[in-house]
Amino acid sequence: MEGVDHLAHERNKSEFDVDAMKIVWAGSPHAFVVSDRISKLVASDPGFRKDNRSTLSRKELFKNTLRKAAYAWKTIIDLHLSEEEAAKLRFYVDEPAFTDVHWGMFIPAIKGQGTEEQQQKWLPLAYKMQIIGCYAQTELGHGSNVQGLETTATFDPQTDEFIIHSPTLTSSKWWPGGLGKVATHAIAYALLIVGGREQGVHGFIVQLRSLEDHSPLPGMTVGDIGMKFGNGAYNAMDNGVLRFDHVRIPRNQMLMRCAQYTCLCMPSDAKLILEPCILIRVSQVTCEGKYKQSDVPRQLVYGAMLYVRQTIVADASCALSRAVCIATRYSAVRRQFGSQNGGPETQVIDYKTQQSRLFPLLASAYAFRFVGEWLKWLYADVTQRLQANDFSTLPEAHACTAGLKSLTTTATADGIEECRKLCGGHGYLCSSGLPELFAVYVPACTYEGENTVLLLQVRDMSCKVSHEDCFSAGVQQETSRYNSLYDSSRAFNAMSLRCSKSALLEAFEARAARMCVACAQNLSNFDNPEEGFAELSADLVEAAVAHCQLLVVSKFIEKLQQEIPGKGVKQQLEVLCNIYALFLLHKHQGDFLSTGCITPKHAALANDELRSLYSQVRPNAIALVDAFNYTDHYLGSILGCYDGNVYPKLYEAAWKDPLNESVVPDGYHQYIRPLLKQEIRTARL
Ligand SMILES: Cc1cc2nc3c(=O)[nH]c(=O)nc-3n(C[C@H](O)[C@H](O)[C@H](O)COP(=O)(O)OP(=O)(O)OC[C@H]3O[C@@H](n4cnc5c(N)ncnc54)[C@H](O)[C@@H]3O)c2cc1C
Repeated sequence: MEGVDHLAHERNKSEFDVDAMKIVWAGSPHAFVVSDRISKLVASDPGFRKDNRSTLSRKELFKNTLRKAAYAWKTIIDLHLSEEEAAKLRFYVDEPAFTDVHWGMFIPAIKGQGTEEQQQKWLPLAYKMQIIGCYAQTELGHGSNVQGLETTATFDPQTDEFIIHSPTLTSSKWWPGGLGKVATHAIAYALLIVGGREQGVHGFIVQLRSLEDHSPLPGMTVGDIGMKFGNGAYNAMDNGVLRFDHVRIPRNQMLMRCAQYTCLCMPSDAKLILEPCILIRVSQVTCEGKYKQSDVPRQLVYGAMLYVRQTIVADASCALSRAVCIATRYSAVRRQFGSQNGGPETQVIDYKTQQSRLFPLLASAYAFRFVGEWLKWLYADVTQRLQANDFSTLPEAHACTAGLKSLTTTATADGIEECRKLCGGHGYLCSSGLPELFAVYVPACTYEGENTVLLLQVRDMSCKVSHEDCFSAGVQQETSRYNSLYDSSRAFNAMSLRCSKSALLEAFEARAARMCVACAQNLSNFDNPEEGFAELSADLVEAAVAHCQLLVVSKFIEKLQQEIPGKGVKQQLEVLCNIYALFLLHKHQGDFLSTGCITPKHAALANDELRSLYSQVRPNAIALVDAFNYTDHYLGSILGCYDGNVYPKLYEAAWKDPLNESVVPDGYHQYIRPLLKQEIRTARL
């Protein structure tokens, strides 16, 4: 029944203007138009086919990725796509590749840390892809602790060169994407040694491979680190290993930006995998071998991290919405139990248990979208301030982005797995799209700052200030305003919690404040603060999570205070905002109750309210996921296909599996027949 929309009855139930919601989701009418056009362009081009990815061998997958990357680049050139359109095209091609690292890490690192001469020399080559770059920071023995990196860069004044060396096995660079097989150049991070003195970790531009025949240059031992989690997924990326044996590079290849070049602009699609690199330095070494501390304020390095992490938060909303779209459409198609008088069984989306697992994820996808928008604004604001030498908001912006990166990626990884379970057995099939989505997404919890390590940074910042005077000093921004609530005992009345956003917000503020202040009080019992931080770190991380959840709730509420056109759109968003907040309140009611922010009666009411909100979402659920405007190509899921025609497609796909190429399997004569014929003793195994 080609062309029949099996979800039409669901779409007809919706109570709001889906097209208007599509624009809210995209961020603006312009963003919608670009995204819509490019996603359809990719979906309709067989060159970007991806449905066979999970059955390819590693080598086939990798070669296919190389082909797609080249084809995407050709398309970008042929169609004269703008930077924004090119970024969207790479996004919708939807395959991890060396290009992510080239555009998202290598180029931004040169822009952020290179001198004007370095930028003039390297960026045009990189923009045309005459060189391909990677970002080589992590080592076999050292990831989160950047200060512990062992690779050395020793200045030789005789030749005006640095000698890059990997002195130990554990100093081997390990993980950089694109390094294994493709990159011709790396930004390699190494401990700078000048005149016998160690000067901290710095970045260096190092050529890895010949531009003629791609063979590694002398002194480089380089390769791929091997298969990673899942089928397809991140195996399309050549994460690599690299050892340097006294490799010499000219002095002018150390990244030595000074203050007049403070460009923080980044491409719009960077998917970065940096470290919490506040310990990386940008300095100068003169030809006489003098080390000069850079006049670039150290905080500027935060600026680049802000950019990267705000894109990761935006990516979280994409990945979660994609999983939710699949699980929601399939939940409307799937029927189990409840048949009356031979009628159809119940759609699983109508079960309250299914709703209570699915709808909070739907609400989270929207919540992360809006907090991502806010982070984008925050980044632009910080960049503007930096240009005027105003660093006042940088530490707080750093804490917010670090914390939100951690919160949203953890919730998204868990959410994708929950969506897989929501799809029952079929969710476990690769053709559901969910296993690969999970496998591709889950390292976001580790790269660009391991999530717990990041929360520890948020904790360090928030509790240090809290310890001093309850956040009042230095951090006067709205995000921390809630700490002043600490002493105010708020007696919410039951109705206010139910109906008012401000009451909900106050509950989150009071919870975060109380958890933070409780930590600060416990810390004051330690003579040595460092010992206190170490001992209480698990509590401190929980307080950081509470702070970040408050941020998400408050940004959702702020979004609702804006003008939002379109019939019923705002009402739907209000329902989702309430679900997001009340679900968290229900889930963490221990925190809320133990800090006295709500009473047990409130907690019970929140639960009642959630049930009623789920009923309000139910008729709109399919339209709310349609608003993401994902093509079937991008979703890559039979369970999530737009027309809901799941079963015939699943059936057809099964027959396309390579195992079904022959009826009698390869191996029958060697291994199955001897078993059946009781000839196993004489079989050649
Ligand atoms: C898919 C993928 C792509 C990557 N791409 C790149 C790349 O392009 N370039 C690059 O340079 N790197 C890359 N990396 C490496 C990545 O950045 C690191 O893996 C990441 O920073 C985490 O560091 P780690 O592996 O040392 O983890 P570890 O820090 O060893 O973490 C192990 C455990 O220790 C805990 N832990 C660590 N420190 C503390 C602490 N102080 N207190 C409490 N607990 C702690 C962590 O929470 C975690 O549970 C990539 C990694 C992956 C998975």
